[in-house]
Amino acid sequence: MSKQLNSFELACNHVLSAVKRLNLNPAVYEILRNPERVLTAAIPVKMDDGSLKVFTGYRVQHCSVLGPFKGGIRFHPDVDMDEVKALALWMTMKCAVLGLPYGGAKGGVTCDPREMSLDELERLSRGYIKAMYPLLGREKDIPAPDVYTNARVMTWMMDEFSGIKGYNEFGVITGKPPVVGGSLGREEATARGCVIAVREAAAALGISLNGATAAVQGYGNVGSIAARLLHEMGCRIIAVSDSSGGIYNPRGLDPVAVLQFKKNTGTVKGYPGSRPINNEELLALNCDILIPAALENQITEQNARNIKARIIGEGANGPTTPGADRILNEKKVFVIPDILANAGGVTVSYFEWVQNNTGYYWSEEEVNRRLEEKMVAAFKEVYQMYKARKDLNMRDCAYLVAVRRLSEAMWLRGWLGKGAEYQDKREAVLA
Ligand SMILES: NC(=O)C1=CN([C@@H]2O[C@H](COP(=O)(O)OP(=O)(O)OC[C@H]3O[C@@H](n4cnc5c(N)ncnc54)[C@H](OP(=O)(O)O)[C@@H]3O)[C@@H](O)[C@H]2O)C=CC1
Ligand SMILES: O=C(O)CCC(=O)C(=O)O
Repeated sequence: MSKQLNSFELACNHVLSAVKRLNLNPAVYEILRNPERVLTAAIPVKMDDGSLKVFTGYRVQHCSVLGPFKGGIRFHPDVDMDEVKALALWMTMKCAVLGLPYGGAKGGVTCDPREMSLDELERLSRGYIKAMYPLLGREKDIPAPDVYTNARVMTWMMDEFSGIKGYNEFGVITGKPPVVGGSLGREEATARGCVIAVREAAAALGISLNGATAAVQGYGNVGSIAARLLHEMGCRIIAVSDSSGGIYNPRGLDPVAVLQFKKNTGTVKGYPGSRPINNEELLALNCDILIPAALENQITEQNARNIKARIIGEGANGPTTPGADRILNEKKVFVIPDILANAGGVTVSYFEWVQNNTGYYWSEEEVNRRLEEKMVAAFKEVYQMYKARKDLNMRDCAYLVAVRRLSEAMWLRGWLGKGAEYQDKREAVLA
């Protein structure tokens, strides 16, 4: 939906507002609106029928002021340079909000993995690494999964990179299976982080999750696991959807059984005891919690007025347009922005990278405990600013936290030119 909206321009507008609100040196915005490096690559792949197809792959390295680049790789027919740039900018913000020692990056290939065989996907994944090899490395740029890529794709990519290097380089990619250097808890981490943020929001708003109703858009890694975790916390999951459509049952769905049904049939549609609903109907359901966990620009000016949820936890990147944000503000819907709500994934990717670099592997309890700690701290930091600045919403505040951290690093590293004047201004604003 709404691919016409340029997500990168919209993301830049959030950054500009934050730079202005903090009264920062305009150079901060100039740096953040221009990705440090972008690469488009032709990736030739031999298809199973003997033909050759050339795919277009992208890697955008947005800003490395906080550390090496980090961000997932998306395989999807709608991938283009603007989308990858937006996703990379959001990674910079996300890592900054969580206080992770990473810069933001993102990658993608314009393709439809649903129409490709496993062998073709493997050749494409390896081709992507051959093409992007000069940019990547555990101290340079560390990819991870995103839409329509998963632990298996990460393993092929890590294996290809290791083959070129001549030794195992587990730390070049995160989101791998535990047996080849992955972290326990990474697969669940994005959803777990999102549900932690929802839990914190519910507590702040005085909403009990026990018996609360929830709807989830997208039933992949983030959506299906968020539905299960919310269900385990006592929520009634009344609707879920995937790219083929949605299902609704006001008495509640069993998320584990729905996932099994999807594994068997390819879609949630037709799940016994449910009735079909479309995307618009799902977003407009009478429920307490809404989790968009699919693609960008799903909640728009056209449908935001119909939303009845009290809390939106943005599992997806960029699911809400600025026009929709204004309407949701008016309606007092509490939106936990993507750069906070879905940051659990990159947080546990960071833990995976630390484990790869040290060679010592943590228990799942340890991973989840540290994730909990980081998510709660980040939520509190953003929420405290939100409580203090009554004119701003949670997204505005998350950008303030991120841009402030980024600008401080830029200033300290000498990226902004004359420092003293800038610091005086910054101190004045933050005082
Ligand atoms: N994986 C991660 O660690 C992270 C992911 N995210 C974000 O979360 C979102 C989901 O990613 P992830 O779960 O990993 O991806 P997956 O590929 O695992 O799942 C994507 C899901 O979205 C569904 N979908 C696609 N288009 C639509 C649509 N128009 N309406 C409803 N559902 C749709 C897909 O349907 P179908 O199953 O039919 O194909 C699938 O169920 C993305 O925005 C991603 O960037 C953010 C942070 C980290
Ligand atoms: O785990 C990571 O490194 C990045 C995940 C990602 O792509 C995202 O948070 O959008």
